[in-house]
Amino acid sequence: MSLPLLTSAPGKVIIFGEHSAVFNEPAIAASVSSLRTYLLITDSSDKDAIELDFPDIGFDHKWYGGELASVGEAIISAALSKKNELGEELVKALEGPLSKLKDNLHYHAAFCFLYMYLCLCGTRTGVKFTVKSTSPIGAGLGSSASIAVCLALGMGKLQGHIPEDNKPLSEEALEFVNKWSFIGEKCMHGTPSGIDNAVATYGSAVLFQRSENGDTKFERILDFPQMPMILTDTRIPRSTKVLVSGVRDFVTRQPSVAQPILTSMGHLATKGAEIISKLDDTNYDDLLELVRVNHGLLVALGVSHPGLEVIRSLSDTMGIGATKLTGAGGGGCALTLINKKTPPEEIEKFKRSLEENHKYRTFVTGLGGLGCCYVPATNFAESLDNVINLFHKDSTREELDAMLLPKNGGLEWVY
Ligand SMILES: Nc1ncnc2c1ncn2[C@@H]1O[C@H](COP(=O)(O)OP(=O)(O)O)[C@@H](O)[C@H]1O
Ligand SMILES: C[C@@](O)(CCOP(=O)(O)O)CC(=O)O
Ligand SMILES: [Mg+2]
Repeated sequence: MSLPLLTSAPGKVIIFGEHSAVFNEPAIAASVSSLRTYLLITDSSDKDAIELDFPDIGFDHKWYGGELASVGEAIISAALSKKNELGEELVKALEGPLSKLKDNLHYHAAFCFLYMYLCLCGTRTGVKFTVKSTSPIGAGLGSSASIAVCLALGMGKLQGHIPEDNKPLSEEALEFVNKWSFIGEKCMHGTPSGIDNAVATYGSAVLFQRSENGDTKFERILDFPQMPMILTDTRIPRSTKVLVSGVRDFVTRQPSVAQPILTSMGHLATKGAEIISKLDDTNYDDLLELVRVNHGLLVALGVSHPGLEVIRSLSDTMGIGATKLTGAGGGGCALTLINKKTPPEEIEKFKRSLEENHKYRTFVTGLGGLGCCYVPATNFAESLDNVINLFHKDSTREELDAMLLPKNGGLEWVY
């Protein structure tokens, strides 16, 4: 496909079932269509290089064809023949090209990129990938899945795996993106459930369940109700990979204790989906109750953090609503589902207290909405220079939203 090419995918909020989703229990997540990742693919000025520029994490890098010469066709074919798994030989062959990257964030972003690139674009050089995100990174809102979705769609289009036309994304195209972004998530944190990449691919909301053999089934919830909710980012850094493996370790050591917790979380998600499907004033408090219980079970799994308990405790003390951590926990974000009777001034007081006393960041955001989408070269018209400039400087979230946010900025997105 001719360049430049721009792709985008949303972040997500897990309403019920983080962690238990990894153990094949049902879970519900909704996309946060205004917190998005954007990938711009352009020709590189260096024809022999594959170039990355990830300014959000302070990482740029070039690989030359020779550095990747150890990755032969047989290794790539073996990786391509795997279903839902990484090719072990390819993982091993990438150790060399990745060996200089000591920062964990850089390492995993580059591992995900290179694994997907070699599988989907082979030995092609002379391309540059620049990524900007308006979503907090590593905070539980699924930035890893949204970058993986942007890469899968971008590489799929670039190399013609997804037809090189400017038509809306077909079901096959979305399946391709979902499948490859799951592989990207695997590079990022080992054993993802697949819920985050499903929501980032398809948008709206999903009731999701993974099965033992790694296949997934999900129901798209297109008319997800808007619920009054505050997202709070503690800004406490954490790693999904570490938290997920901590839970696995707990489940392995204490199966008779851990398994009922996971099962209960699954029941909770199923019950939650039932309530959400007919949400009204008569059952709204039941939903709040489930949020409270889900957080308690996540605490029992060991994935909360004193910084998250500050939010939960303040919302309980002020009677604002029910709070649970969202995403992998250990820091990052919590969601507070607001009690319908809470007066607006109390909500403001709650947010102010978290921001001023704890230096947290709060977001009020709508749920559901657009999944992945792209702008082909022909749709940039006279905005091309402005878009390229936006990726080449320290752009603010407002600047990115103003130009890039689908259905908001001036660009003609295809989805
Ligand atoms: N805008 C971005 N630029 C570069 N890397 C990113 C970006 N967004 C996400 N990532 C990658 O995703 C990782 C964060 O994923 P994770 O720990 O799962 O947290 P979350 O998915 O909740 O944001 C980062 O370490 C980085 O490798
Ligand atoms: C903990 C988990 O349920 C969600 C992780 O979300 P995040 O990367 O913290 O945004 C893992 C998964 O489902 O893959
Ligand atoms: Mg993630």
